[in-house]
Amino acid sequence: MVQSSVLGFPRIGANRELKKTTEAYWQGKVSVEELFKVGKEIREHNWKLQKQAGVDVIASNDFSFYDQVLDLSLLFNAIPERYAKYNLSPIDTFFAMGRGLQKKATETEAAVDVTALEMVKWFDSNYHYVRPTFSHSTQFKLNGQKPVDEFLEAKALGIQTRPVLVGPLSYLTLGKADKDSLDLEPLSLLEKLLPVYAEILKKLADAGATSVQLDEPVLVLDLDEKTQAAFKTAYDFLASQSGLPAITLATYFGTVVPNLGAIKDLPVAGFHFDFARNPEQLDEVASILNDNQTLSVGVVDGRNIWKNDFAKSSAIVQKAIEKVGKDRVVVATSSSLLHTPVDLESEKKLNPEIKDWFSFATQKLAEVAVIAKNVSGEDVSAELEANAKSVSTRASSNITNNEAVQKRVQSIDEKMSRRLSPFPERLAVQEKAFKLPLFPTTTIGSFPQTKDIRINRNKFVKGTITAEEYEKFINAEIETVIRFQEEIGIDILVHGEPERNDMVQYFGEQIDGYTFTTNGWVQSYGSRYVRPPIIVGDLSRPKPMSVKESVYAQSITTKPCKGMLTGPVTCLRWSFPRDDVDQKTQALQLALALRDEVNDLDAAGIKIIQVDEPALREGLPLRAGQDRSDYLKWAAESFRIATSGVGNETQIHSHFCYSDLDPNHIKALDADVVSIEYSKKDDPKYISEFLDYPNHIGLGLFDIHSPRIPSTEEFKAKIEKILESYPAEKFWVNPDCGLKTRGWAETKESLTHMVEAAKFFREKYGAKK
Ligand SMILES: CN1c2c(nc(N)[nH]c2=O)NC[C@@H]1CNc1ccc(C(=O)N[C@@H](CCC(=O)N[C@@H](CCC(=O)N[C@@H](CCC(=O)O)C(=O)O)C(=O)O)C(=O)O)cc1
Ligand SMILES: N[C@@H](CCS)C(=O)O
Ligand SMILES: [Zn+2]
Repeated sequence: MVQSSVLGFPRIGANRELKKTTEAYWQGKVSVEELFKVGKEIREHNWKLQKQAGVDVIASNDFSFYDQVLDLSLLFNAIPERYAKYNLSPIDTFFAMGRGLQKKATETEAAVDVTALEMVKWFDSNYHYVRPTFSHSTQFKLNGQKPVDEFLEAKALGIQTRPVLVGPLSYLTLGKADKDSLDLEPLSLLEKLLPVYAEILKKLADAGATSVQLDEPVLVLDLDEKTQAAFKTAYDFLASQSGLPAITLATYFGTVVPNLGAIKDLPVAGFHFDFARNPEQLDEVASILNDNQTLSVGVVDGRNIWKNDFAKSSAIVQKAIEKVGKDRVVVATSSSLLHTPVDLESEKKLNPEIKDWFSFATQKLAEVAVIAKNVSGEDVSAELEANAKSVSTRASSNITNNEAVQKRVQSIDEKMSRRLSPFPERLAVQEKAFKLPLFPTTTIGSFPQTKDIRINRNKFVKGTITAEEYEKFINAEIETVIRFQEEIGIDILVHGEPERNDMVQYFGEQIDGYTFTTNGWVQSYGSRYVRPPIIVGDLSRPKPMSVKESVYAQSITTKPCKGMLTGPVTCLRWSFPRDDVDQKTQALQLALALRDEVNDLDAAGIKIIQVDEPALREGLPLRAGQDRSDYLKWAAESFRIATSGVGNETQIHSHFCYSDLDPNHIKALDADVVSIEYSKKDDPKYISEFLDYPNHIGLGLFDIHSPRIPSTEEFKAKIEKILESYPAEKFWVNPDCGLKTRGWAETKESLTHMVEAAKFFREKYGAKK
């Protein structure tokens, strides 16, 4: 019988129990015991669900209170001294590393003030991990035994699990050197790290684990020779240790073929590959397996919400069976299901025709089980028949087609993606129009999404308040935000985005061709989740989406007010895209919809318009090559189509966060001003990469993911440091990203300090001018 396997299950709980309890714990409203109890309940629920669905190989240690990579940093004691010195409990140290901590001294406890570690995109997904941060003084040792505890918890329920850990090469490669050890190469720590891996694996074996899953997703990236060679060092070392569980080395999110040399002859029990994304790699990966190694065939997509095509997947698995034999093949999800919503059954409002096309994490469990049964020769004809019907109904549905949209995309010409004049000419016109001071201050758009805002939106959605009442409420919120910005002296104001549940979902809900869920939450980072809208058909904008709120904001202030939109690439990347139409076409459709919106804002007198593209980098194909250059072309083209319908006097801004940006990618957008996340980029080399960026840049000066408040002096020191290499004339002052996750108290203080610092330099440099 061919086995079925799931690489990881969403840990947020069916009703976001994890978020609610974690945030309550941070607010001091629930005890650590209650927090741990909820974690345990979620894990138990998930394991039982998988068991009931007939999954044979079930993961443990896929749970985390914040992030699975941060779990490893705590487990391996990769805890920078600035956190360790406070002697907090392990869970509080963990949260301090994830989100920073600022606490006043009490009679019994000293004050704490520490920023969070850097948070970055997990490959090309909208999940963010906390970057391991190493220094010369990092001393790896086991700090607790979370994977063992969770394995034993499942065992006590009678469920034998396969613990999952990020593997040593991915853990180090995804990390970075701390600011005090910039000459340190993370990979140089491998030899010190491996014994600690061996120790935790041995403990797992002693607890009864017969196999473990070590995730090495870096194998789908371009790896240098040194890193490739390090795989052999690492896995030879683990194989040389006696009494460890059998290792399945798992890769996902791409093809491993260019790195086959790194994994050929590795002494592991088996490999897992992502065949949902790269079925063509089968021949080559199968050829490197020895006669005993298992092949875990990832055919159920862990990154999308589309129902699996059983016939197609079974054919891939059959081919794998032909190559290595039934006994050595496992049917699996392509990656962890962390990136999919928990359960389609909780969606009560979806159009039934469309709902039939979807499969969320819970449904995907059954999918792997059915495919495994099918290729084992069991009778699953009823399931196959129902599946074939859903697949063909979707393929022939006319919900997905809009001829007018398709024609409009075909008629796009080169002129549509070019601004009227080059940047220097635009700048001259804009300088005259806006008369901005040096170091102009602005924010990225959103202000605190308070409980009150969410409750009122919820009431509006449920119909317990009218549209007029809701509009009145939103206008009052906008007015509060405008008055506050005027009071502290911000130069370019924003309306605060109070009307938006999320920067993508909000627009998705107003664009034809999308559908949305009511409970389809997916973890984005820590306790923050998103409900990605789903693209089901051709996309078009029936009417203006953001003009009313921007115009209202501008009508109550004499200062310039920026209009805020989410760009085409980000709308695409942070939605679940169609898989029957290429991504470029979907991006161009979105670009045209947004072009209409930009033009409408412009016509309504909004002369500064920000089109956010934080997902631009995330969409970059993971390996260099033709796909990557094609992507960069159509991504930039989409942005420029959206923003080039306006005159020179309209200032186009864009914003990027939480990824390692390449200035060349941003250059191609030709935005007048860009704001980039910068506060946690400790390496001075990063700024030098932007030195020849021709247009203006706002470097994010504070981390909006942390409640910590930087002082005016801290802002000044940061600006001073940047000015050592960066020209004052191009320098805008702003936070790293939007302030929606922050409370008002810290927002007020942080922004006040930021503006004070900008004014200080304005005076200093103004005097020199
Ligand atoms: C900028 N980022 C974003 C990313 N992706 C996005 N899609 N959006 C982003 O903004 N990726 C990169 C970064 C970092 N990521 C995030 C992700 C998520 C948040 C965030 O604040 N999430 C909120 C949920 C936002 C939302 O959809 N809110 C809805 C529903 C609110 C709700 O829970 N309502 C309650 C009822 C009201 C109540 O009683 O409170 C309910 O339904 O039970 C809304 O506002 O209407 C989160 O809380 O996780 C930030 C950055
Ligand atoms: N305008 C958005 C961008 C977030 S990436 C915000 O301010 O939240
Ligand atoms: Zn941002």
